[in-house]
Amino acid sequence: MAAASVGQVNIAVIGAGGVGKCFLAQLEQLAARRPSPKLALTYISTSKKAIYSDEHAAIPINDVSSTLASSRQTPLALSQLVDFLGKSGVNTVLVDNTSSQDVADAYPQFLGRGISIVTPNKKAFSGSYQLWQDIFAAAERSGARVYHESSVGAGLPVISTLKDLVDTGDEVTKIEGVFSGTMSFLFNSFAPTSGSGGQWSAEVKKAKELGYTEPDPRDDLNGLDVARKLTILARLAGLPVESPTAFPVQSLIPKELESATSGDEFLEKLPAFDAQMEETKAAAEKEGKVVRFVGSIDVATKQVKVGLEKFDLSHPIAALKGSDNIISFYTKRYGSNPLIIQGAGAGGDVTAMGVTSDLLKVLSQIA
Ligand SMILES: NC(=O)C1=CN([C@@H]2O[C@H](COP(=O)(O)OP(=O)(O)OC[C@H]3O[C@@H](n4cnc5c(N)ncnc54)[C@H](OP(=O)(O)O)[C@@H]3O)[C@@H](O)[C@H]2O)C=CC1
Ligand SMILES: N[C@@H](CC=O)C(=O)O
Ligand code: NA
Repeated sequence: MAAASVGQVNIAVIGAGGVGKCFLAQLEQLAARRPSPKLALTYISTSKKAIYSDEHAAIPINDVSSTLASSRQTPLALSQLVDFLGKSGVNTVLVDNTSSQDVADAYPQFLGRGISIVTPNKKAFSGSYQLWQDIFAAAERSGARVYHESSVGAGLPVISTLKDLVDTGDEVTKIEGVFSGTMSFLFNSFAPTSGSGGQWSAEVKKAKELGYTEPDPRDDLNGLDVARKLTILARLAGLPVESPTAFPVQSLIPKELESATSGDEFLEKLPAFDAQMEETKAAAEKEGKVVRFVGSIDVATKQVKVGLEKFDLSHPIAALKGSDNIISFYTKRYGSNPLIIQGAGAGGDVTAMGVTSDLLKVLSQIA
């Protein structure tokens, strides 16, 4: 076991893709800006490569994604990683930048060993309600911290705001808005409030290239990504929603492509189905409206739903730009004028910002 190091916090990172790379750049800046506590990257992995040492030696952060790509080490199995990090004798934070359900399922084990977690991964908090309870019970027992701001609205302060409303005794009655950066980008560019807009399938490809989509864009288009976010918010607002499939969710995957075996095959075949989305767009245009992909949680009636709705051109949801999310919290204190949060809801840098700010919160509590 490595000797306990006072004033040091070890950081273990799983996932170095679009968000992970941006997080590593922010971590490098943070470590340079803040001498104390000393931040030591002691483990990093993707699904195939890893860097770590038995001595928990600090890995230089500069250019670490390229070093990782050429590493000959393979990742530790999750149970081994729990053990490896738990034995270091140093306060440790696990940063999960994957969308892996397996990694999410292991959170109770990491937390149980006193390892704090920060993550943009939605899977742990929108999986079974049992997993949700296990995560917070394990953290409560060990004193480890768990933050997941970027799991809803990327870096936008959505989760912290909702927690503040609830913790200060306000009563949240309804949450509604646009919760997907990908869907926002797609509809803002395919069905803009002025001009003709692009081709649906081409916009889907662009959203993937811009780093807005989930690793498999079907997870956005089937509505499940938004359903996961609403599950998280509903639970924080006090509704014990069992899973993201426990309420109505509209999918935009053409029936004929439901059997596509990979995201790449899906993207290749999608142009043949552009006419379906054109019809949806034209139907809204006939009423002088635009179509947008939205979600809502009615806390009083316990109703959660996700899908397409039509909006007047002057509606704030119709007028969104780029990958912007807009999230309205209706509460007893705020009355009929909701508290509104708006801004980029996807993209590597803004998502990593939420992860880095969560890390700062953990550091202020454990170091
Ligand atoms: N992109 C965005 O705008 C936003 C993303 N998020 C969330 O952030 C997370 C990351 O997204 P993003 O960076 O775009 O995804 P990417 O696909 O770009 O990156 C995922 C990374 O995780 C690694 N990985 C996947 N599974 C495992 C595993 N089981 N063990 C170790 N490493 C693994 C991948 O490695 P390999 O390449 O070897 O497979 C890759 O390095 C997701 O949970 C996403 O929902 C949240 C808000 C916004
Ligand atoms: N794919 C998601 C990424 C952020 O959660 C989105 O488009 O919103
Ligand atoms: Na957020």
